[in-house]
Amino acid sequence: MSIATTPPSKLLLRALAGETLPVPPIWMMRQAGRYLPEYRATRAKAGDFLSLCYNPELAAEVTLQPIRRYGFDASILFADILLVPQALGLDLWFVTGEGPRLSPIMEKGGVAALKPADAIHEHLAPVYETVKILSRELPRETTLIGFAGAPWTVATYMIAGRGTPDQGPAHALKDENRAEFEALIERITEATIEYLSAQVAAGAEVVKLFDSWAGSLKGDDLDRYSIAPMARITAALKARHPGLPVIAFPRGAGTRFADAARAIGADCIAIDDAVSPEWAAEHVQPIACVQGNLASRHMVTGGQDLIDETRRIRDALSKGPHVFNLGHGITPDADPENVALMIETLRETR
Ligand SMILES: Cc1c2[nH]c(c1CCC(=O)O)Cc1[nH]c(c(CCC(=O)O)c1C)Cc1[nH]c(c(CCC(=O)O)c1C)Cc1[nH]c(c(C)c1CCC(=O)O)C2
Repeated sequence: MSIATTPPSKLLLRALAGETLPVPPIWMMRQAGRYLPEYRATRAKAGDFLSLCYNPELAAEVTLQPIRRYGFDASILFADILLVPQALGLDLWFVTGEGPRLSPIMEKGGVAALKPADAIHEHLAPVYETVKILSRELPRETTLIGFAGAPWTVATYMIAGRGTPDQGPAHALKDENRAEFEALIERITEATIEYLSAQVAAGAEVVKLFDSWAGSLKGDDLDRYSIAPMARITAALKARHPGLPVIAFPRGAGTRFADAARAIGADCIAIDDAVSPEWAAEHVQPIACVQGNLASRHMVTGGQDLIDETRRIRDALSKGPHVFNLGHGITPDADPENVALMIETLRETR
């Protein structure tokens, strides 16, 4: 007897399964964020950013806010990529107006002093609880995306203890103590498989890997430390959760987005705004669904440029599977009205 398989009905899942849709599904990186007054109010109630991440009721509330306001096709779990280093044993805090701070790993005894990958779950249990709440409360047409940072990007913060313009400290460790660096990439890779697998068990329907600093890895280093770990995570997750769609975002990969699409085995490659949608349609879309790539500044500036650029991206990628998104996160100075204008423009033919 054969088991009937129903094709996915949610728009995001259909695009990730390779379907070309008349209007692409829409969501935005950082859609729950400081540009929204309701986010700022809930964050104030939580006290600070990390308390919000670890409060399942309030984290679910901010995740739902942009869905209520705009009816996006997908919702991304509210959390942060730096919760994993914290779960592995590093201290983490945020300095207002500056960004994240961690205790640099080499001042904390190196990889040997980190917890094993399977010891992260107790610390991250509130995140899994947020996912459970969301899978109950989201509208039935909205897809729930879980996420994690990719190993290289997470490693850059663990090594430097903060964000850095050129990821210098991480490159230095890679060049000066390759064994330690590779052990770190390995530990983060294992922890990420554990973490994302638990998010899927709790109800995440898609997972996304953010390699925000992939662009600073050149040549073989991009293959070894960005693409290969993301390929390993993708394969492990698909083995544990057959049919799970994966989105990979090797930000800054440039013309190597095509190699990344071939080698990672993800269902979708998210592109930034440094490549044109026409280039992505020709070189990436034949291999995987493409997500992107409106420049975030249009959410600040709006007007006819926003309309024109939204249409250009939609049209350039209209002959294959496409998920409409920004090239990077929406910024705190964005105007919520411009988000509405973008969505209206995309759905005008519906
Ligand atoms: C590098 C990185 C981080 N976090 C993340 C990345 C990779 C993606 C990227 O490149 O943007 C990913 C992230 N961070 C956040 C999410 C939630 C989901 C989403 O809405 O996209 C996701 C997917 C919430 C957040 N993470 C953060 C905020 C702003 C915090 C606040 O409310 O003050 C949000 C909504 C804070 C954060 N978290 C991080 C930094 C550098 C900062 C400070 C920068 C800033 O202030 O915008 C680390």
